[in-house]
Amino acid sequence: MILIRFEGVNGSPVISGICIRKAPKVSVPSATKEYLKCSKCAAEIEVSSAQKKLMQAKATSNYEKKIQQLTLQCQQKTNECHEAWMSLTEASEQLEKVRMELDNKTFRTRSLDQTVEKQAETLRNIKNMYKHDKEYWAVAINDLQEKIKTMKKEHSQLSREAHECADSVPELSNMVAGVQALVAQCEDLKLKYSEEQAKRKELYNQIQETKGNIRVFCRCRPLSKEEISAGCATVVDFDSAKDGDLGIGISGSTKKAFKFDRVYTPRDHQVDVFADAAPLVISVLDGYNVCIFAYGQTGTGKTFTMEGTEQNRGVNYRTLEKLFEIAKERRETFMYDISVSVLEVYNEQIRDLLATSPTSKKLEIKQSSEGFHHVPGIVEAKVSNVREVWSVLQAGSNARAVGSNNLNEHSSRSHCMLCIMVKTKNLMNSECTKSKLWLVDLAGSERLARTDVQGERLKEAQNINRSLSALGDVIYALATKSNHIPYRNSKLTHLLQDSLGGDSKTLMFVQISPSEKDLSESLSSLNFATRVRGVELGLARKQVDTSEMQRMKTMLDKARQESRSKDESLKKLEETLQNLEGKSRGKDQIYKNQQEKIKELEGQLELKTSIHGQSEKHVSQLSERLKGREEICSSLQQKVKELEAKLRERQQSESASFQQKVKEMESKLKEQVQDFESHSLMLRQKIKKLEKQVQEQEQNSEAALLRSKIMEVEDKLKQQELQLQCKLNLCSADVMGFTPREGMSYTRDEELIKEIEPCILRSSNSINRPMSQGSILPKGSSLFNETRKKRHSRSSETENIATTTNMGRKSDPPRVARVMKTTKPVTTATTQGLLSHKRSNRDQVQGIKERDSKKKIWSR
Ligand SMILES: Nc1ncnc2c1ncn2[C@@H]1O[C@H](COP(=O)(O)OP(=O)(O)OP(=O)(O)O)[C@@H](O)[C@H]1O
Repeated sequence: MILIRFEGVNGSPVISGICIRKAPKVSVPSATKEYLKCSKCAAEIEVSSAQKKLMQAKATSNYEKKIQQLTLQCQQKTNECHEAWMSLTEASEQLEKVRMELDNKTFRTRSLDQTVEKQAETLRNIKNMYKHDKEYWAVAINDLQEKIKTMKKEHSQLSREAHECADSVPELSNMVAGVQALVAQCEDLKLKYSEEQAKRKELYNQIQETKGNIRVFCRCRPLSKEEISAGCATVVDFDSAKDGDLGIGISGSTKKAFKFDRVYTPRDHQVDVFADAAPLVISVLDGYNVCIFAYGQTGTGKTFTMEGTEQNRGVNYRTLEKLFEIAKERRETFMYDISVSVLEVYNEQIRDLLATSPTSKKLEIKQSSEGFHHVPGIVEAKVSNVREVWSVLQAGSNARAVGSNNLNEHSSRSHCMLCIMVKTKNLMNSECTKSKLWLVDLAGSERLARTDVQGERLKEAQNINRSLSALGDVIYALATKSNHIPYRNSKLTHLLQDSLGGDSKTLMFVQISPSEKDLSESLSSLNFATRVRGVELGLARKQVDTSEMQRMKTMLDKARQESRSKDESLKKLEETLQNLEGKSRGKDQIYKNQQEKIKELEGQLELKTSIHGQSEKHVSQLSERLKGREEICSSLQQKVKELEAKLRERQQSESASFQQKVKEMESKLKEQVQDFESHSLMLRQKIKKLEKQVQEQEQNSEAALLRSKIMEVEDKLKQQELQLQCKLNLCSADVMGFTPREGMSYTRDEELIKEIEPCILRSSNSINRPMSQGSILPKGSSLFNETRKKRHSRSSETENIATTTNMGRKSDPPRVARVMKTTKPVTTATTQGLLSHKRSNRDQVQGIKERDSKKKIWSR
């Protein structure tokens, strides 16, 4: 191939034609003598042409040997550089692998970190949810526990109430049944009792009635000491006193007989007197109005009989004592309410002896709506025992004494009236009665006969006479069964209206004196008493308290209503009990359900707790794994750092060693270059000399041959210089950049080619120059032409290889060595050219392999 370059031509040159001519044969000059200058002494030495040729051959061979040595050294250096570069490439590959692994591990670590982070986030969310659920369930469990507690309490309370109700129901029913039976029995007994009582009362009343509702007991006091001392005789005959017969000796042997219900001799005791009066007292407790009064002459013992003394209690005290005694006996069947009032009637005026403070208000007798007569405003002292009775009586007696200096005189001029009000309630049949017992100590009856008194005494006497007359009139009216009973003629009879006559029982003590000087008075009293005794009172009527009856009726109605309401409430209670039992059953069911719910919740809680534990374990495992991964990562990072440090150190060391080697090589090459330069200088000088000789001996063929050889040597030298320069550049480039780069290599190749091409051209020019410019070289020299042809062919081959290399090396790493190998001059022998050609082929194959392998590495 012929490479034609158009340098410095503008536009598009057109090749019109190339003329290639065969060089004319150069005629070999005849052997001539030549002079060589000694290098040491600069002496010119005459040498023959043969010797000179021999010397030139020897020098050429020496140069060739040196060139070969240098070529070998260069090759060795190139190999070393190649090996170093290969080791560097391997290190880079290892580093790349390590980096890749590191990247992979980093990527895995990051992915693991992300996974762990996600799992941790998920676990945190689960943990938060679990916490929230736990708190919610804890609150719910607490609420449920509180509810359960309250429900348990309610349940226990309801159970207790239910049990109580259930227990009480049979007891209550039993009690009700028992009470009903008892009530029936009681009713029966009551009926029987009331019947018996009625019979007893009837019989008692019959007995009383047989005795008379108004009875008169005659009591004669003993002769007083004064009368005994005065020698007064006794006119009273007590022979038949036991039979109620009393004889009064009027004169001589004439006696007037009186008949009374009882006659008491002076020897009879208070007890005996009261024993006969007691049945009437008992009648008060049975609900009858009773009036016991003492009538008689002053000083005959009325007060003694009614009040008595502390040693000999009278009827009043004994009556109350008896009343309390009987009330005590009857307390299981009767309830008594006893109150006492003490009045005094003086001059037709009522005086309250129990009043604590004197009052100017006049006490009047009123009749209530029920028909009872009472004195509004008087003190009704409630007494519950005998001691209180005595104190009350004593208070009355004391109050009575206040109005008079002489007690006896005063007592004889006023009526002392003790009213005992008895309220009775029959506990068996709830029958209530209200009765009164009047115990009256009348004023002295002798005043009736005395009309000679004046003034106050007269008034007293008139009042006493009026009241006693009124009493007689009332009794008379009762005896004659008059339609009108003049009770209101005196305060005495008006007060005694309820207890005197008619429906009441009356007992009259007629007190007489045994003394003959009081005979008339005694007869008067006895006559009065006889008239009283003659009164035939009607049947005594039980004083039933109608208001009490009404009250009892209302109470009965109330009791019935209460009974009905109680029955209703009992039914309601039963219904409530049933409802409570139902509620209790419902609450039991709710309690059971809630217990089941609690169990379920506890199970869920346990499950959640186990899940939480598992999740915590998982979290701990993951955290441990994370820690392990982090440790691995940190260790890997540490390793990476170490590797990087090692790599840096290695790179530094390698770069240092490379730099050192390069420096060494540079220095060696510089030395070699210097040597070469010196040699080349010498050779150039020699060449100049030879050229001179050649010019001188242009006709000499040997000289032409030598000239061609010199040219070849010159080319070799230039090529070697060029190679060395390229090596230096490459080494410096490799040292500067450890990682070969495509563009750089390409640029370097181009630069190399640019550097090589001028050399070639220069060499070719240098060769052609004599031809074109009419060189001094013989035009017909065949050897020179062959050599030039070979050189041209090789240079064009080199150029072609370089072009092909450039064409197919866009992605190849630099192949300086190969380029250098291809640019190696092959000028000497044909064998050498063949060897170099083979080697260049082998290098090409190796370069392709390396290029492929490096391409793989760099692509990866
Ligand atoms: N049965 C009797 N036994 C013993 N002494 C009697 C008896 N009756 C009366 N006496 C005595 O006679 C005296 C007068 O009695 P008493 O004062 O009771 O009479 P009186 O009728 O009440 O008089 P007056 O009308 O003035 O009150 C008293 O000292 C009393 O002790």
